[in-house]
Amino acid sequence: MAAPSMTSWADVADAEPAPAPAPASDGPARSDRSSYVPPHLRNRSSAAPPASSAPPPRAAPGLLGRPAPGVPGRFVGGGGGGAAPPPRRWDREPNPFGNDEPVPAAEPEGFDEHQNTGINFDAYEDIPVETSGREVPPAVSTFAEIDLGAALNDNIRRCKYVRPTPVQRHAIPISLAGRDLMACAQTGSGKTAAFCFPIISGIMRGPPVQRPQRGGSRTACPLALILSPTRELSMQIHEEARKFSYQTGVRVVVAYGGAPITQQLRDLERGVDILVATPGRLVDLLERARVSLQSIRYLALDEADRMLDMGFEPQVRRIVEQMDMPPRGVRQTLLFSATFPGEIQRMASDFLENYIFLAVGRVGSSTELIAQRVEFVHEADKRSHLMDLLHAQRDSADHGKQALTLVFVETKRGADSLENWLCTNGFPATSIHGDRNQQEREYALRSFKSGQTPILVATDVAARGLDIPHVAHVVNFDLPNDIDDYVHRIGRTGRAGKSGLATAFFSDNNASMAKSLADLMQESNQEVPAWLTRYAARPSYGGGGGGRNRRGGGGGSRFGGRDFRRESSSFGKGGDYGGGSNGGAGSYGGSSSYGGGGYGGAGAPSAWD
Ligand SMILES: Nc1ncnc2c1ncn2[C@@H]1O[C@H](COP(=O)(O)OP(=O)(O)OP(=O)(O)O)[C@@H](O)[C@H]1O
Repeated sequence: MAAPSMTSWADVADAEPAPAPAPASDGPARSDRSSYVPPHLRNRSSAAPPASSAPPPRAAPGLLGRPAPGVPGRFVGGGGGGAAPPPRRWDREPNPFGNDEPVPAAEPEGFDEHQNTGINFDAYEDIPVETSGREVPPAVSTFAEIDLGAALNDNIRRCKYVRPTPVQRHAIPISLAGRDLMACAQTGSGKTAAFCFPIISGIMRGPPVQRPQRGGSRTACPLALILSPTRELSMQIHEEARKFSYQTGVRVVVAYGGAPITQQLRDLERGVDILVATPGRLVDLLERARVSLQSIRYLALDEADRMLDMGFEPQVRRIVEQMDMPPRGVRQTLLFSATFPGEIQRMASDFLENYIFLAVGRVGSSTELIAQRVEFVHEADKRSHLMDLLHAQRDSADHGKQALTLVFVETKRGADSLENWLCTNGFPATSIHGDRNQQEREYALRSFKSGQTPILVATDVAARGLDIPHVAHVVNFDLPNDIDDYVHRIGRTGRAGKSGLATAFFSDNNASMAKSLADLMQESNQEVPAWLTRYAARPSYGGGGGGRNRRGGGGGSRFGGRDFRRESSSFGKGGDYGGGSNGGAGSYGGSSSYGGGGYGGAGAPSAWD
C-alpha cells in the first residue's frame, strides 16, 4: 500500500506550543481542560476567523476527507525546512499498540497479506454487495485510493491492515462523502474500522468549530458519538478507536455503566473528540450536564438493530431526538449491524437523511467460514453432551490444550450453574452475565482471552460485537429465541476471514426456531439435518412462518438483506433510490440463487412475509 503523498494537516507542525504537562491524576482536572485544544484548532493561526458555536453545515458530498477548497495549507506536507517543529501534545500519548516499533513500510507488490494479517481475503472475493440510495459514491479497492491522512494511514499499517474489507471498501467512501449510511455486513467483517476511519479523518480535517461552553466549563462537547449496547463492546470500540487515532490529535473517551463515573468524568474534562458510550451512562452524563451533544457532527450506532429494538429504543431516541444533538441532515449518521430486520430499518430511517443502504454479503445470514452443526439433545442430556464435545475437542488439540470455547445459555442463573458444574468436572470455565459486577465481567473476559479459563459461559451480553481472537467453537447450549441473536452469537467465531465451528443443541423447546434455523443454515451452505428439515416443515413448528424473528417485518425480503425502501411505494419509481448490485440480478433478487426465492427481489414473495 503506497502512502498518499499528502500529509494530514493534523499531523504536521502544530503552531501552538505544547501545553504544560498534565497534573497528577488526582489533581484538578479543570486545568487540563483549559489546555485542551480541539484537533481542528490545533493548527490555526491567531488570525483565524471567529469560532461559531452552531454546528457546522454538512459538508457537501465529496468534500469531507479532502482538502477544503480555498484553504491552502490545510494539508501542509512535511518539508518546509527550517527549525524542527515544536513537540505536539500527542507526542506524549501512550502507544496503544503497546510497542515502539516503527510504522511498518507499505507492503510490496505480491506481498502475502494472508500470512501477515490472518485475514483470508479470498473468502470475500465473490461476496454479493448491494447499495441503494441516490448517487452512491463508488467503492475503492485499496486504502491508498482514499486519502485518510498520513497519521491515520500509519495506524492502519500498524494494525497490519493491508487491504480494506468489502464493507470498508464501500462504507468508507460513502461516509467520507458526507452521506448518511445504513450498513449491513457479516459478523467479523471489519465494521468497526468502517465507521471509525471516516469519523477520525473527518474530525482531523473538518471545519474549525469552537465547542460551546454550555452548562459551565465542565461540560464536554464531543464532535462524534458512538453508541453501542454493551459495556464490553464500548470498551472494545474505544480501544480500537484509540489505535486508529493514535497521534492524529483526535481524542477518544469511553463512558459505560458499572464502572466508577469519577474517572470517566475526569477523562471527559481533559477533552473529547469522539465519545464511545452505552446509552444508560450517557443519559446520566447528559442529565448531570457533564456532556452536551450540541457539537455532534457524527453519530454512529454499532449493532444498530439492537440499539433500536424494544430494550434500548426509548433511551436512544431520547439521546438522539430529545437532547441537544443537531438534527439529522445537519449531523452525519452511520448505522451498522450484521442484521437489520425490516421493521427496525423503518424505525432507523427516522434518524437518517437521504441515506444510502449498503448490504455486504448475505446480510443477516452467517458467513460460510463458520461450520454450523445442530444436534438434537434432550434438555436433561445437555450437560453430558457438552462434556462429550469438550473431551473430544481436548483430545484432538495439540498437547491436550483446550481450544477457546464460548458456551451460550439462556439465563444468568443457568450460566452460574453451568460454570460451576464445568469447573467441578475438571474444565476450567468462567462466566459473563448481567448479574456479575463489572470487575468480574472484565476479569472473566481477560481470563478467557488469555486461555487461562478456555471456556466462557455467557448470556447474550457477550453475543454481539466482541472480537475475541482464536475462539474456535461457539456452543449454543440453549438456543436463543430469535434467529438474529443466533447469527450474532455464532459470529464470535470465524472472524476476519478465519474459519470457526458452531454447535447448537436443539431440544423440543426450540421447535419454533426450526424453520428459521434450517433456512439460515441453507443460506450459508451448511448441511441441514433431515430431522430439522422435517421439524421445519411442520406448520406448528415454524413451517407456517412461526418462530420469533423480526425479519419479515416490512422488509419483505428474506433476512432483511434489502433496503426496506425498495418495498415502499416511493422506492424504485422514477429511479428514486437508484441502487446497484455487484452480484447481478441473481445475487439478491433472482429466484434461484439462494434457494427458493433467496432474498426475494422487489415484488418477489418472501419466505418471511
Ligand atoms: N482491513 C482489514 N484487514 C485485516 N483485518 C481487519 C481489517 N479490518 C478489520 N480487521 C480485523 O477484523 C476483525 C473483525 O473486525 P470487527 O470487530 O470490526 O468486525 P465486525 O464486522 O464489527 O463484527 P461484529 O458484527 O461481530 O461486530 C478485527 O480483529 C479487526 O482488527
